[in-house]
Amino acid sequence: MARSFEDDPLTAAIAPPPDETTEQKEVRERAEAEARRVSDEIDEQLRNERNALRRRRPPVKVLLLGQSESGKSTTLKNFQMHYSTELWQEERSSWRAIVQLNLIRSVVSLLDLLDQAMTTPEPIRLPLPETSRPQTSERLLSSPRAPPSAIEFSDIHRILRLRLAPLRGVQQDLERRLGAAAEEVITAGPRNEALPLPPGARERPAQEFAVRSRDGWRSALERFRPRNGDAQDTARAAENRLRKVAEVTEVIAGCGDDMKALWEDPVMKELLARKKIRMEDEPGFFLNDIERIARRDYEPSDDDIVHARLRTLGVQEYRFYVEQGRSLTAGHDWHMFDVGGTRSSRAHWYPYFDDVDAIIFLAPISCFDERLREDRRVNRLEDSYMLWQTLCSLPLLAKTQIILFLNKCDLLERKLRAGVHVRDHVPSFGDRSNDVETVKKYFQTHFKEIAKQHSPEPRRFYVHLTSVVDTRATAATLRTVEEGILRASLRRADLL
Ligand SMILES: Nc1nc2c(ncn2[C@@H]2O[C@H](COP(=O)(O)OP(=O)(O)OP(=O)(O)O)[C@@H](O)[C@H]2O)c(=O)[nH]1
Ligand SMILES: [Mg+2]
Repeated sequence: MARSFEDDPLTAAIAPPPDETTEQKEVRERAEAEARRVSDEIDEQLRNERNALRRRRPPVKVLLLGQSESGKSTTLKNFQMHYSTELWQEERSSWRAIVQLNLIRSVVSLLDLLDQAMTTPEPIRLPLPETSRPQTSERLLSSPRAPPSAIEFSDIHRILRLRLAPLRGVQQDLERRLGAAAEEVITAGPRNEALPLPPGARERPAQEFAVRSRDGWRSALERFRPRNGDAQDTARAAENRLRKVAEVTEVIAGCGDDMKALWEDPVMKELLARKKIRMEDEPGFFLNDIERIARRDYEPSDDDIVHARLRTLGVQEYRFYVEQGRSLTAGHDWHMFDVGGTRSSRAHWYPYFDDVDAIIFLAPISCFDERLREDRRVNRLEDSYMLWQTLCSLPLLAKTQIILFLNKCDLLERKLRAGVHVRDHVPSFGDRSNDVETVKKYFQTHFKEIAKQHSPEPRRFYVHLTSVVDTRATAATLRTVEEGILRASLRRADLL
């Protein structure tokens, strides 16, 4: 049965008496106004006390380190999702262009593969027998000995190549607008140096470098954000931007069915299998979501944003204030620094080492059979080991808390299930069982040993096995990490 408003006991209790006189009403309203004033004064006092406390407390500074594609920015996105909800929502639509670019890139690389296979009888990569596999899991065999059956292409493939060709132009257009952050192929750093030290790099960053801190995906996103009310953004520029966004969306929507047909085509799958290419393991993989993303009204979900790939340039600073929450972390300013992880960008990390409370170091452990994009000679796991060793051994970081995230555990699990053997790529793994728990434990022990052997003084080993694209699990990890960092930071500042 519906209840009337008057039935509510609280409303009834504070309602003025029905027979209230004009004088009584005036008295009551004066009392209410006074109560409101006192309440506002208390709120103001609390705000001031909180601000004074904030000013007294130094910010907690955290540096995110690790090789390129290790998941640093994705970890930062997890922080942003929890503590800057407003900004997160504001940036949501800007991520649409990044997801579209990620998807188009994957489709174009499928097209490249198809073009190549249809136009040149290329040598085909075949897997070697398990026992004779060298460091890389594949070896070039020439055509005559190659596949037992030649791949047959049909008119469908010719039509798909023609119909999907406009995507190349859209890719170029999006990349041009996103700038350098959209590029993935970059110059290699010095050989055998996981963390090169440039001359004079121990100084605080120069002014122009501070300016670069707005580069990277944050500023790339800016170029796709509608800026209502921005005086500098002329009506024509805004219109132009909207038209461009609509054009890209239109082309993608028009190609939706063909993109899906290409990705699901059995011949395409066979080509990928023969080349031993697993698109699913690539960063920014959205091929299984074509139907959803190719819609004209597509809006990126939280999941899409954490899966989207846009590399970081320079060092990007991100600040947030933990307003509420558990008692220890609440009321603190956090400054997080996200860096570019390619070898050539690592020299820029040094200036941040002397003034940081903690480092979160990300090592993607699914990458044991992969090579660095910027230097194909270097195994990615080896690179992470070297980087970890260098950081642990730096006297400047002897007292800094370093938290290790052994990341991409989901991809590790998928890779092992797909039949990739660790021992083929990491000889020291030996005859251990190839199951995910054994592999994780093995890598974890190796990192722990390195820390133990190379730290100038004993340091506690903090490790988390993570898949930072899993935002729910990551939220729990980050809570533990935050508390640990804060305790150490307060202890250092003698505030605990
Ligand atoms: N499946 C899976 N993907 C991940 C995980 N962590 C990161 N990624 C993806 O890997 C790609 C690279 O992650 P980023 O966070 O951009 O890597 P980064 O360390 O910031 O790379 P740089 O900016 O180049 O230094 C993105 O597409 C992420 O969605 C993970 O744990 N599992
Ligand atoms: Mg990044």
